[in-house]
Amino acid sequence: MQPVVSVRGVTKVFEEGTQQVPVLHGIDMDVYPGEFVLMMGPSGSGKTTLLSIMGCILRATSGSIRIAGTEVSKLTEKDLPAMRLQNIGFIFQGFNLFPTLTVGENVELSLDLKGVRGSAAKTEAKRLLAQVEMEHKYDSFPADLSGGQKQRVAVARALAGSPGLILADEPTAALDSHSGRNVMTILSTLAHEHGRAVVVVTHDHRVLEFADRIVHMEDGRIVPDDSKQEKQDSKVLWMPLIAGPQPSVGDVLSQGYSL
Ligand SMILES: Nc1ncnc2c1ncn2[C@@H]1O[C@H](COP(=O)(O)OP(=O)(O)OP(=O)(O)O)[C@@H](O)[C@H]1O
Repeated sequence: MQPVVSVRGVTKVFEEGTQQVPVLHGIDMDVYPGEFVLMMGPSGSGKTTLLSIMGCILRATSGSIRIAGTEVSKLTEKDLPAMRLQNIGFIFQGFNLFPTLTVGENVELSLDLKGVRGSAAKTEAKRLLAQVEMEHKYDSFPADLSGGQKQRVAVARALAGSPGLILADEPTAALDSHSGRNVMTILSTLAHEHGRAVVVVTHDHRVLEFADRIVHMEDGRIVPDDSKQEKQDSKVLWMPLIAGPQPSVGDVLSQGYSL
């Protein structure tokens, strides 16, 4: 199977006046259709920079990025917006909805950018909003929605045009625990039931369980992932709290728990 996004030897150096600031040091990463990947790591480790490069918002200094088989580094500036529109949906921490447009119009605007207009756009916007259980808010304005509802609209908008790659930067940071889980459930469904490749940058340890894979970054490099162990450890920690007879070691291992 071909990855939706394939990153090889990617570096990024920012220029700050006469200073050169190296931020990414040779990143290799593939994300496949149907995969839900969390990108974690300390502040300043380069997560947003890498996400922006995968999303064709920023150019890498060197290395290769292929999206749906096309080498992005060889595209001209003029070709990048079309690459983004056809292949990538973005979700941001601050929702980025237009406050003067209704929920329906926010989604229709994204569809318009992808060439879907008029009654077809209205029908499709309703379908996308139904996917996140927000069709009943079609005529509402963003100011009348809760944070979780706004983020669900942002997810619907990111789905306009059926992009194969969904990128989200801290999508649960502004949400309470319940709304955050709701949004993560929607994003994991998009990966697991609709075959999208979903990459989420997060500091939110409440959402670890949703990940198929955790990419851990430190100082501009991908480092071995000990969060998987963290996930396993959290299962072991709550196991003795389960009422009833204790399971055998075989039962425990067959359920994927570590000892
Ligand atoms: N445009 C820029 N010019 C110069 N340096 C930058 C620029 N953008 C980011 N950086 C630097 O690159 C490093 C990585 O930033 P980045 O935002 O990718 O990290 P992050 O892991 O996403 O952090 P956080 O979790 O705080 O969002 C930081 O040291 C940041 O200051």
